[in-house]
Parts: sequence; C-alpha cells; structure tokens
Amino acid sequence: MTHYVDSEVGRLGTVLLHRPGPELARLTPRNNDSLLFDAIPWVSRAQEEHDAFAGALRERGVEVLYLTDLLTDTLAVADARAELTEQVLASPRLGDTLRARVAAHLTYLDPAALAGVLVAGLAHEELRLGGDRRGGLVYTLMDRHDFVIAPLPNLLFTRDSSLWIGTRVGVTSLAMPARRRETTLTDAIYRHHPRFAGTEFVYRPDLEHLEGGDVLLLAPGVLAVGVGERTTPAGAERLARRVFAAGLAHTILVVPIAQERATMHLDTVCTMVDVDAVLMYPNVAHTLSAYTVIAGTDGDDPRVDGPAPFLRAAADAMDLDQLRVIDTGLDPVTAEREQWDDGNNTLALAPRLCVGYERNVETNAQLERAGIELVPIAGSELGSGRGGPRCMSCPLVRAPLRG
Ligand SMILES: NC(=[NH2+])NCCC[C@H](N)C(=O)O
Repeated sequence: MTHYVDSEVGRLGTVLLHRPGPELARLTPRNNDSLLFDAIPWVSRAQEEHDAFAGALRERGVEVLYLTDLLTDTLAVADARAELTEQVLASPRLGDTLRARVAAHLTYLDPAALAGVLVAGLAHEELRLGGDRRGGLVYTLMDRHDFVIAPLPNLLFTRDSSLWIGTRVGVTSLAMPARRRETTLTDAIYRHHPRFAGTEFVYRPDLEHLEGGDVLLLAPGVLAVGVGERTTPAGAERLARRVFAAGLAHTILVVPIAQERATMHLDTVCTMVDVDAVLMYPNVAHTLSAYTVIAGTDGDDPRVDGPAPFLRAAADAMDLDQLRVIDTGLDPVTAEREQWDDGNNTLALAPRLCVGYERNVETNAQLERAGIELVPIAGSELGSGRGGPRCMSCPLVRAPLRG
C-alpha cells in the first residue's frame, strides 16, 4: 500500500477522518474553553454532518479511513496496547493508588472499548470505585466533574495530529495541553497498524511544536509553514531540516501569522483550490510575509532569505508568474465572519474541486465566479470546534502533481 501526497490539490485518493463521538458529549460550559471549543455541540447533529462530509468524499471516489477503526485494529497488537495503556497511566495527575485502579479497569476492556476510552476519556463516576475510598487520596479529592482520563474532542481535526509529505508520515508535536495526547494515538497507528508497515517518519511528537494545520504543500518540493500560536519557529526549522535531509522539498516558506485564536493555523487564512490558486482571507492576503528557507549545501545550516510578500515568495518558489487569489467574502466584515466560520478552510478533492461549509455564502460565490466547483457541506455543529473540511481531514493519498 503506497501512501503519497505531494500537493494540496492532486486528486484525493485516501483520507483519514475521525467521526466525532462521545468525547464531544464531555464538553460543558465549564471546560469548553480549555478543550478548545467555542460552543457546546449537539453531538448527534455533528455526527450527521460528519457522515454527510464522509459521504460526499466517498461519492467522489475517495477512500475514507476512520481513526477509531485504525486504533481498534492497532490495539489488537499486544505491544501497541501495552504502550498506549502505559502512556495514559503515566499521567502525573493520577498518583500510584488511582493509577493501579485505572490500570485494572483498562485491562478488562476489549480493543474497541479501550479505543473508546482513549478517545472519549474516563469520567470520575465511570470508574465506579464505590464509596470505600479504594481510589485513594487523589480519587477522593478529585472534583466530580473532572476526568480521570481527559477526553480528546479535537481528534476531529485529523489534519493537525499527523501529516504526509511524499511517502513519509509526520507525527506532529501539538502545542496545546488539551491536544497533546492525540499524537500518542496517531503515532501508535502509524507504527503498529499493518497497513503502515515500513512507513518512514519525517517528524516525531517529541520534536519542537509543529501542527499539520500550519503546513501547506504548495507544490511538489515547496512547502509553506505558518508560525504563530501553534507551530514555533523552531518547529518550522526542524521540519525544514528534516524534509531537506530526506529530499522531500527544496524550499520552505515560513509565514508568521497572528498569534490568536482566529488564525491559529495557516490553513485558517489560506488554502489551495487549484495548482496556481489560493483561497485567502483578504484582510491579511497582502500583508502576510514569508521567509524563504532553502537547503544548505553539504550539511550546512539552511539558508534564510526575506522577508518578502507571501504571495510573491510563493509564486517564485512555485515557478509561477503569479498565484491567483480568491477572497473569503466581499467586504471586510463579511470576510471576517466567514474567515471565523472556516470559509478559507476548504479541502481540495482535485484541482478546481473542493469541499467547503455551505454557510459561507459570499466565499462560495467567489469560488464559483473563479471557476472552482464547491461541494457544500453543513457544519453548524462541526464548526463549533473552529475547524472546516481541511482541518477535519488528513490526506494519505493524492495523485502526484510531480510530472
Ligand atoms: N487545522 C486547523 N485549522 N485545525 C483547527 C483546530 C481547532 C481546534 N479546536 C484547536 O483549537 O486546536
């Protein structure tokens, strides 16, 4: 099985999704901020919306893999099960007494049930230790609303926890505490699931912070990496060194983005919809700048040029006269609303064909005017975690653009 991705727009063959489940039902007004959701989603409607998203992909010939299915298969591998169990038990929040109780609880779960707990977490009352203080001091003092194992509601955004460049997978290094455990799951899948046997890694979760939403494969050999709230300059430099060493790219554009929630990843302000066209948030399109990083010779440090305007630097690196820009929204207010609602965050199924949220009416009209076909999906509930079709998908196979 060859997995291969060298662009944002080559015909999509296989994608990794996560169907949201009981982990979303853990969100309350008390914890939604720290769990990085802006509202409390209606779970069954979010699932319907997600099923429609997956259906739209399948209808267009895309193979959809679900993270929970891969995780369940992976947990049937003894080493993977031991490793993943050890990782949740290692949390210093537990203490030895509670740790032993949780370990006993997990031992009896079959792979599917264990996958369920790893994703949805374990609430205080679910452990059912009775009133005899068998959980020890930590369990006794734990708030009834707290989790013994925290849920992973942002697993929905599979874009961030792993990424593919060429034939290699990168397991990323997530910046926010609420998401860090996600990569224990993606890492175990890629290292132990038979489908990925022999796959080489381009990035590891113990390296400097880097999230998939910040990485755009502008063209074969050319990457853009956003640095801001999530990916650090050190993460971008580390990725550059690793892709250069592996011969996966010759140029990396490092793009500083505002360190705020509305622009947490580069793909919240810019996605590609054709080999030479980007959909961009107009309020930043012409102010965004980029540093061009190219491989040093003979193991020297990479060379850094710039800054230059992002659109100019990108066109040069991609060997184009210019990059076509399609705006999110028409006026600044509509643009700001639609950017917030992930109008920019489209998933290309092929050049000039992409999936986007139906609610971003102006952005979608702009796409149509530019000759881009849009497959609209509903996202009123899915969007409450601040992510669109690109964030909710991790491409594993795209038809190569490289000649
Ligand atoms: N690639 C993306 N834009 N991902 C969106 C992730 C949203 C998620 N709630 C977070 O804050 O991490």
